[in-house]
Amino acid sequence: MFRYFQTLLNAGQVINSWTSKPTVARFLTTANQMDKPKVLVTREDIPKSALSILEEKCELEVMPNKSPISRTDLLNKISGKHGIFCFLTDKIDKEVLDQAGSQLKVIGTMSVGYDHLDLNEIKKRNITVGYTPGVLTAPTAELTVALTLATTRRLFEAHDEIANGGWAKCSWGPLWMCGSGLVGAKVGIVGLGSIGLAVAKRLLPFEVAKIMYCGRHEKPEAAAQVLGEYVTFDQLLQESDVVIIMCPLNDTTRNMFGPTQFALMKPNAVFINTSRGGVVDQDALVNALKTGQIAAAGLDVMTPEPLPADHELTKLKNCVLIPHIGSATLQTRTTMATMTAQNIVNALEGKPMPAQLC
Ligand SMILES: O=C(O)C(=O)CO
Repeated sequence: MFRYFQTLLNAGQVINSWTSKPTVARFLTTANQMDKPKVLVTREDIPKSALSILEEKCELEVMPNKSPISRTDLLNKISGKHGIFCFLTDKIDKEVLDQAGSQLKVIGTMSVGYDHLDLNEIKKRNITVGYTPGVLTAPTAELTVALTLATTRRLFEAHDEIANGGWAKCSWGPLWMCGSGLVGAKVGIVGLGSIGLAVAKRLLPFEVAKIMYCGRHEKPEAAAQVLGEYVTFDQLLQESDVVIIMCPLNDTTRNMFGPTQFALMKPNAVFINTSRGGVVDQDALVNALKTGQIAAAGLDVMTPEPLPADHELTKLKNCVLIPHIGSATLQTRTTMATMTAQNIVNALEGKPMPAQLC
């Protein structure tokens, strides 16, 4: 309820400062007669359904590129806009906000993560932010389980053995391509938020022995659904056969996995990350994989993204890499895009957003 009123309050601010009119009602009458608000969409390959929502209410500038907007274009094109439809590949920081001008009222990011947005600077300017929580929980959890299976059962490596002649050489070997599997595994989830919980629920039917989790505070209701045990970070590292990173990237989680943490993990441990690459000191991870400090890693996220094709991680057989596709189902991405468009339109119209971050 509080959030609803807060949204309305913010929306009121949006309206008043954008139109310089004292009341919402006055604004709505005036808006019909005024030019539409200007919105920048930073890349063109978004679903038509999202564009239609925006087109109806806004004057759009859609960047004609399928790759991320360049920094120079972002700085140029944001100037004078009332809203921006952006992605996790677009860094919205002080420089961009200064360049945008004081009329910028809403940022809609087509993501649940928001580490690319400088929220302190955004809040200083009373800019409203919309994001896409909830709608990508299931597909991201599904992908995390797929990556966990691919890593614990060495699927990519096994696939390569066919093309590189490994299979032909050994035929079927009693110990060839053996992985660890999930039956009886102790799984440690770092961050039992909605996606972490969805992963835990999906792992239970694989007959894992135990789910442990750590985080800023205990989550008894979520944990009860998966018989999860709240443990310290160190205990989770020391006891888990599979460690799954499910926490957001922020100042407290940046580089939380470094040499000390990998040294605490078991030599048979498998490390899975579908959150953000920045949570991990990647050099320390490479070292842990090379020296056998841990058995394997499965990563959907890395630093930087895209990871250079010749990066050391790509050369390690015990590392499964996929290119940040956690939420990549057509249905999910379409829902994320329409939600982002609706967030923007609602903020500009002074209505509550489907999902307001701040
Ligand atoms: O929405 C996000 O934050 C993502 O990482 C998409 O997969």
